[in-house]
Amino acid sequence: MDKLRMLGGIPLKGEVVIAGAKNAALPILCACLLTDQSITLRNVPELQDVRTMLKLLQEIGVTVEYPDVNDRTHLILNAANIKSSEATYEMVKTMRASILVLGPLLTRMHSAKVSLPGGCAIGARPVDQHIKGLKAMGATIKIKSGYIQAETKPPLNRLLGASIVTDMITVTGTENLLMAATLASGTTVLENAAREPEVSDLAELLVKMGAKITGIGSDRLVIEGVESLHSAEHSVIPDRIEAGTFLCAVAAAGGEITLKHCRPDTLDAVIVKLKEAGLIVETGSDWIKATMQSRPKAVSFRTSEYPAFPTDMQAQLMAVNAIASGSASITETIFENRFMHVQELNRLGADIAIEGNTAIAQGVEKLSGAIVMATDLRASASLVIAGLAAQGETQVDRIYHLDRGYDRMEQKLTLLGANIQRVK
Ligand SMILES: CC(=O)N[C@H]1[C@@H](OP(=O)(O)OP(=O)(O)OC[C@H]2O[C@@H](n3ccc(=O)[nH]c3=O)[C@H](O)[C@@H]2O)O[C@H](CO)[C@@H](O)[C@@H]1O
Ligand SMILES: C=C(OP(=O)(O)O)C(=O)O
Repeated sequence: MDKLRMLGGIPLKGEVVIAGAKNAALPILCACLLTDQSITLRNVPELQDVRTMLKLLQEIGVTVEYPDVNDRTHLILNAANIKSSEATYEMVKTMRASILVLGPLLTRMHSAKVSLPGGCAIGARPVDQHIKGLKAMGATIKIKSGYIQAETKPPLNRLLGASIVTDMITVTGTENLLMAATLASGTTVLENAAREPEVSDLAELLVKMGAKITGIGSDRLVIEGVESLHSAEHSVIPDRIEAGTFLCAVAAAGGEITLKHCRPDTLDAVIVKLKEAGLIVETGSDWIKATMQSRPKAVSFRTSEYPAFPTDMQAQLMAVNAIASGSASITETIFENRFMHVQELNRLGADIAIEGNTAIAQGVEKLSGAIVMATDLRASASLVIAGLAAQGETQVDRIYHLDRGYDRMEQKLTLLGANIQRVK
């Protein structure tokens, strides 16, 4: 199992190019299942989750081509010959986002069988809202032997437009129901829809494919179903979480970095907090320059749905708070168990206590390097940030979690002057 080893205390300096967003790329790859024509994608990040999704789509019968041998971010997908409508447990257990094939397969192929994702390190993460929404659209759904078995009803054998209000805001739930609704008979209204930029990016692609969607970017999506969708080209939006992670890295380790090919407008809540912590931030339409000349100041925050502070940035900003002056309270409102990094940050010398869904971080002057273990994707990123700020050597074990969602993070950090290596 790969590990990352780093020597902390070196300020970061230089430029880094931000990749396409994992959480936009995954639903967008699944959208190719909605048509028998080719979908051309650019800026697809080179990540383990993307490789897993492509493997799943290929098992279903999708062909994947790379028109430029030197560019793995440019793909052409074609789902003209679907041979199976199944996502197996083997696939779903390594990547929960596999659930995103359910809506597209059901609406185009009239049946789908997808393994129920289990709980994961950050929470139970049920998919009841996905199922409830598809049932409201007339699907027959049975849970059998750990699988969701979904079918459309004869004689029409099509999903039917419906008014759906989800009990809570769900990102992949909105995406699944949005994709399902594009080919349904009649109009679907999705209330309480997630407003994350990744949902909007998927919706933009669907519109290019011929879908009729209004309300993009709002919490009320209206989808008028069409008979079929067609080919389209799309470039995946830049990853706001990767960008935010590098901003936290410079806030913790000090220095001056410029992020290229990013979307500052999707990072407002994160930038506000980092400015409060002392980071000097300048932005253009697709770049961010960030300078940190002092020890960070502690900043309290609570996670919530977009446009509020994202749960996927909670662990990284907590690592900044670990070495800040003062104390901060960090409340996690989205996932019930997303504090696994606290124990490991404390092994590096942090002073963080958990009280229910709030962590109280009492900033310490210095962290000291140690061997720590990554427990989930963003927890891994927070340990790397802490390791870059710590004195001495830190080793982060089990970085397969990190590789799910970051494209060669250690290479990008090396370009910024960090002393970091992957150890096989
Ligand atoms: C691939 C992807 O895009 N992953 C993101 C997506 O995950 P994901 O889409 O899985 O997260 P959701 O937005 O669905 O989850 C939000 C909350 O709703 C609950 N819930 C959700 C659906 C459901 O049917 N029932 C239910 O109870 C979840 O357990 C959680 O407590 O949004 C999360 C919240 O921004 C991010 O952390 C993940 O990075
Ligand atoms: C929790 C995350 O991803 P996933 O939903 O794929 O587990 C994440 O990207 O931080």
